Amino acid sequence: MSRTPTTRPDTDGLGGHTPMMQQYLRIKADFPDTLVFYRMGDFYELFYDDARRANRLLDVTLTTRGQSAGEPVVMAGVPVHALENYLAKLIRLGEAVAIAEQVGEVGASKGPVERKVVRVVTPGTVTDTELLDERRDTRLLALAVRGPAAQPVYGLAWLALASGQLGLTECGERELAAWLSRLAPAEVLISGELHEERRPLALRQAGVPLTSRPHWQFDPALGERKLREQLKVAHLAGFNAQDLHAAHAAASALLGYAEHTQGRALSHVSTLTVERAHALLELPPATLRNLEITQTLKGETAPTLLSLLDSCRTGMGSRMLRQWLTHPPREREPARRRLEAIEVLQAAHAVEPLRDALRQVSDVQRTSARTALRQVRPRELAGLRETLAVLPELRRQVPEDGALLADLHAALTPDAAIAELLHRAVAPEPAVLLRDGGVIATGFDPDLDELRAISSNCDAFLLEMEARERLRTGIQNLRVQYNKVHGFYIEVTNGAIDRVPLNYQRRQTLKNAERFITPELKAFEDKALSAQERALAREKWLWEQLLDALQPHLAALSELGRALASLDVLAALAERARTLDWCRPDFVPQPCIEIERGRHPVVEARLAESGAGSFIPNDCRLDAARRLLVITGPNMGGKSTFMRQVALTVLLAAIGSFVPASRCRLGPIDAIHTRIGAADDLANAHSTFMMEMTEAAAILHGATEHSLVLMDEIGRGTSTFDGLALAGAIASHLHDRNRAFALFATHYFELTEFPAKHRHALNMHVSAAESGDDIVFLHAIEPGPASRSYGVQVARLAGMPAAVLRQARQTLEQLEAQKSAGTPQIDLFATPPEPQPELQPELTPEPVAAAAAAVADPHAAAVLEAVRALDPDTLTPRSALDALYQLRALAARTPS
Ligand SMILES: Nc1ncnc2c1ncn2[C@@H]1O[C@H](COP(=O)(O)OP(=O)(O)OP(=O)(O)O)[C@@H](O)[C@H]1O
Repeated sequence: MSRTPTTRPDTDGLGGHTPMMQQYLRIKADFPDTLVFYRMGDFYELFYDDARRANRLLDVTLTTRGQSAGEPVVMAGVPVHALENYLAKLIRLGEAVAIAEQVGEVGASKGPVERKVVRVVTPGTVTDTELLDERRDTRLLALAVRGPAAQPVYGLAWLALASGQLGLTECGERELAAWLSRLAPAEVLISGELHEERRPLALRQAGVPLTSRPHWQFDPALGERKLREQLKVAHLAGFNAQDLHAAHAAASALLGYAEHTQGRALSHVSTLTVERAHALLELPPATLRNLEITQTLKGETAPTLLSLLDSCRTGMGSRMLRQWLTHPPREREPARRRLEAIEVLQAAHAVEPLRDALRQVSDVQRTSARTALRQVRPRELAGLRETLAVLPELRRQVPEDGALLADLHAALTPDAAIAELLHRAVAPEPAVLLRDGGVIATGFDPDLDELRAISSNCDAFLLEMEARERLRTGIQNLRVQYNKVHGFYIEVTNGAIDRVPLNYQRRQTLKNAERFITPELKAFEDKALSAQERALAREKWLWEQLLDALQPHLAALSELGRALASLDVLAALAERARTLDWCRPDFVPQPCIEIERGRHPVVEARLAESGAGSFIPNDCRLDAARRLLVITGPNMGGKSTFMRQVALTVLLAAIGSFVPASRCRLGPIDAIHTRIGAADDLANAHSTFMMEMTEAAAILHGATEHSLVLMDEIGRGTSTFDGLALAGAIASHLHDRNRAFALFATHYFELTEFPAKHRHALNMHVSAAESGDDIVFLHAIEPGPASRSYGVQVARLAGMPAAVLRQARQTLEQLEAQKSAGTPQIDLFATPPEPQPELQPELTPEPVAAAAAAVADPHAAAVLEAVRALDPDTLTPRSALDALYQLRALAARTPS
């Protein structure tokens, strides 16, 4: 999906073009891969290839505008007032737009008005409030590749421009997909030298708009310097980022591009987070997807774990909650601190008062970022002022108990100078746009006040002058007035004309009166007429001064934003815990997952909403001695729900949330792996089965004894025997080698034999009751294997035609009878044979010839005949062993 460069206009031979097209082509030459919106009065126009692309993407009409260099100028345009709508659409399509505004004075010089690209809007660098999702960060990511092709190291640097958060990490090929899904970037920068076929699979599958940047911009040394300059530090050791050379290379491209699109330095980016994969609970993309953490399997935003948890009062809180959910730490200390904070808030009855106060808080993070980028709107600064005003009340609601709350409490005391400045400078209810005026408060600047006074006190001035002139001239009906056409004047009726003083100059003669102007009135007129314009210009200037004055406070404001976001998330988690009746999990050093009366939070909420019944809680106990549960039971019985609820509980605990259970004890957990459902990846030519095996293979390679693994019906994507054989081998591998905590749901009854041969495995089943032909799901997880699978009954519930059900029942009976007649005694879970390195991968011509010769031999033919006569399906183990001895004896008679 890489942005394809448009045909570069020929800028060399500009001579033949009209002056305006020459100007356009010069601008376009600097933005060959970007749609250029060229301002012409009330429209932004696009020309040539850009116009054709806009026509395709935006459905705007394609026309021509005269000729230039002997060719018609192909053109399309969008009205200025609708810019945001078109930008939003293009950004969603992964396009970038350069906006070229008229910056010169109209008519100031010969030729077209001067125009300049004032900003470039790209999917990963949008900062406009209208184009951003309030509850979600928009991230730009740069990806650099270093090291040998066989074992590349990926450097990742990302930036949420609208809140100033910068991050770095490095990873290998295996973890790249997890990082991409965890960060969910809106745009990825890659080197122009990373050609399509050399791009990592994870990147190709991510479906993110890619933007190529020149290779030299991915330079580690340059990146390291840029980072130091950006963070204003002498070296990066303070951020633990000194040795990440691949990530430095990515940061070089990232910061360069972000500055290029904004046309200025990023003064709000003042801190850096270095993420290390081993510090986070591993959540592979399949896990994020299968557990429906931030989006449903259908790609919707609700119902998900996030949508259930997110009762945050601010966009900042929602964004941080998403961050917590996708970046759960492995370390238990951060979770402990958060859990403690939630308990303290609850005990102090501070949750609701705090959440009420948070309602009045504006998006401090985005306001400070937009202040740095000088895009902030007057009402955002007014919002910041209101926020600073409610801080004392908010702070009162935050108990200082516990390390985390004490830190957050302390962070709610920004420099009083900011509030004071905003209070003095910004009007109580400022206009939406600076260009409308009325943004700077009265009393902030005497010059502005005077200019405003002139235009608004016009009437008072005229009355005052009128009274004065009447007194001076003795003309009682003299009037001082104003109209739009003639401006200011003193009107004297014809009867009093002889008393007009000498300094009155005639301006206009009417039928019954004369109109005059005096030097004083002329001066006032000049002042008044231009006052409005000058007031506006003065306001703009003062606004810039205000933004300058705020710059030194931006780091403190971002810090305040982060503290408010954390409080919002903690208060939301406290509210959820209480409303949904969750409990505080305990962390213990010994490996275990013990959950009493656990529930699936999202299924439970859905059941409650729809009134379809109540959720049946279930226990789960895994520890060093019980590591693998083979879960059987009918379709629709609740196997998947149970497995997912265990995983969601582990995740919730890791982020420091209460959990949907009555009691929960957890040992260390390093990853949640899931292999659930069948998601075809046809776009990448992967069949369902291939996907299933790829994901299972990744789990077997990655899971450790501290990992939680969910395997839902592994092997069902292929033939029964293949599937069963693979499922058995996978379960053995998980049990013997990975030694992971595994929940293994299956419809293969043969696997209920597994625990008999594996001492750390147990059978569990979901219960169901039969009444006649019907089945009732009890959804309770109980020890032991399921007695049967009830597939036909479930099909009946699904409305399968009666004839089909009759036939299926009959076939089932036959199959079951056949099976009980003679079960092949195969050890599904036998230790795998050692690989035999000397085995030839293919038959070479010599052995083929030898085999052919062997068959020609009458003794060998007798052996073959005896083998053919065997029917393995009917052999008992004893008769199989006998047959083997007979074959051996027969073969011994064969001359070699
Ligand atoms: N503990 C429970 N309490 C109440 N309802 C439940 C419970 N568990 C599952 N359900 C309900 O049963 C439905 C089916 O559950 P689930 O998909 O987990 O079954 P399953 O055993 O995995 O089925 P299959 O084998 O067909 O995949 C759920 O959508 C939910 O509505």
